Amino acid sequence: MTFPTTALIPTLTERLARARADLGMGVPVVVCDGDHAVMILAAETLTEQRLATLKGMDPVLTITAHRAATLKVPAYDGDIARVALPNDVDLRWVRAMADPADDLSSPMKGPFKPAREGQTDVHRAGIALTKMARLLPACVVAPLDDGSAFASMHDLTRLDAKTALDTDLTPLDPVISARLPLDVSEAGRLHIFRPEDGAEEHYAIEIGNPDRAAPVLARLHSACFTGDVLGSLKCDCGPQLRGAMVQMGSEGAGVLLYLNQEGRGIGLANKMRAYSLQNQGFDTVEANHRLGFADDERDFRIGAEILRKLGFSQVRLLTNNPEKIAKLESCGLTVTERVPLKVGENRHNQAYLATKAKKSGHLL
Ligand SMILES: Nc1nc2c(ncn2[C@@H]2O[C@H](COP(=O)(O)OP(=O)(O)OP(=O)(O)O)[C@@H](O)[C@H]2O)c(=O)[nH]1
Ligand SMILES: [Zn+2]
Repeated sequence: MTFPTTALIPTLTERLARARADLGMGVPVVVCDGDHAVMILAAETLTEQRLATLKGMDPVLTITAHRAATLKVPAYDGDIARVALPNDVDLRWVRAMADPADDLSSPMKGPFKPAREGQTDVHRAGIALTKMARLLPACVVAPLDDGSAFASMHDLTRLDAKTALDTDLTPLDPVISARLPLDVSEAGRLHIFRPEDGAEEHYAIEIGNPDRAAPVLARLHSACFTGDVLGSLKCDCGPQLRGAMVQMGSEGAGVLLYLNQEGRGIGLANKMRAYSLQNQGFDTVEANHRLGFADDERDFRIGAEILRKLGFSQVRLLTNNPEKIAKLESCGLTVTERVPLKVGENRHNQAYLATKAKKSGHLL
């Protein structure tokens, strides 16, 4: 029997997963938008050798408008800014532009040469890919004459900017679920969901046997390695996780989604960079911005999709974050009640919780 070999060719989603992994390792990726093609390298994983190959190619550094504001670079493209690499560029310059760690001790000095002509979606795609790879959101971009030829000659992954900028939710597939007796309830069950783009898996912990026709006590918990596992006092995540599970156990039913969106979606390494900036006096939102991120990079549609896949359409949501309620409702779920979850305040996280209330609209 013969099979059509086209089935072996990676799909758009699979190419995207490859591109994300390549950038994480420092391997360049070719991004096309119609006839326009560029080579993209993540600033964080760039090496001296690869930077040297860019000389004479007219490369620019693309950063987000948030990072540009810190560096006082004009963001002519709105959400992103492009800066020409200086002729004598070295790795230290690229890293310091991308990483705010030394902004205070040795500020980057201009004049910067901002770029403003040409297509911008390939640059946006580069930023989107670095974020997906949980790297600093900054990339070096060099124009190419023939993207296809360059990619095949150098064995590089090539993808359309559109694929990286697609905002549709990647389908999530249930992988397995099994009984898991827990201290809060012996009737526990853990479900694993896997996104088709090879990104992080997400988990649902079902407690008891919740009635699918009635509102279920639910929590969308975002991963916090430091709070959930290490007992960090810098946030309230650990006590919130525990408190939600205890409440579900005592009510006899509930569902807790453990979404692997560490650090409000920026990844653990970037969250630690944010903590390091907080040690320099910036608050949690300012730290995200200086790194080049939005306040919150999470995608709560994932939570809505998992709830739906588990058969739930109405929830009593354990949260202090009105954004979670709004996002679930915009995805078609009914939030019948907000159940406050105020636990774990201590002297180390008071300022963090106050910032969330003041700047992110968290309810007290
Ligand atoms: N970027 C960043 N992330 C943080 C910081 N402190 C905690 N986090 C992350 O923030 C997220 C908190 O998750 P949740 O507790 O589910 O969300 P929340 O928005 O506080 O909403 P509720 O707890 O439901 O009220 C986790 O992913 C943590 O890892 C920080 O200073 N910076
Ligand atoms: Zn936390």
